[in-house]
Amino acid sequence: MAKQKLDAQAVRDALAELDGWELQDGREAIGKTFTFRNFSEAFGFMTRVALAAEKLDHHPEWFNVYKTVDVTLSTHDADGLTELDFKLARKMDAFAR
Ligand SMILES: C[C@H](O)[C@H](O)[C@H]1CNC2=NC(N)=NC(=O)C2=N1
Repeated sequence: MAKQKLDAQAVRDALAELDGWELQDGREAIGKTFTFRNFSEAFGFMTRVALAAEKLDHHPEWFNVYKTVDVTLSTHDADGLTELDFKLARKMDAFAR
């Protein structure tokens, strides 16, 4: 049931396990800004995430300027947050280490 919308308590529990991710204003989505040493590291991160996102068939909304990557995760098909968003968030945190 990866694409089942999580209720508010489940979202709070999942968020508590993560570092630096926050609920977005006015939208059921989580976001985080990743900052790297330079563009090459930022883009390397995005490349790894892109391959993982394809495998999961779950894709980030993101915005890159030089060495920062602003990420928003939400499940459009469920109009909210699902396990897939938290799975991708954990992968992103692992790739950014
Ligand atoms: C057809 C395809 O499986 C869907 O459109 C997938 C693709 N990637 C997706 N990514 C995200 N973030 N949410 C979705 O609902 C979603 N749906």
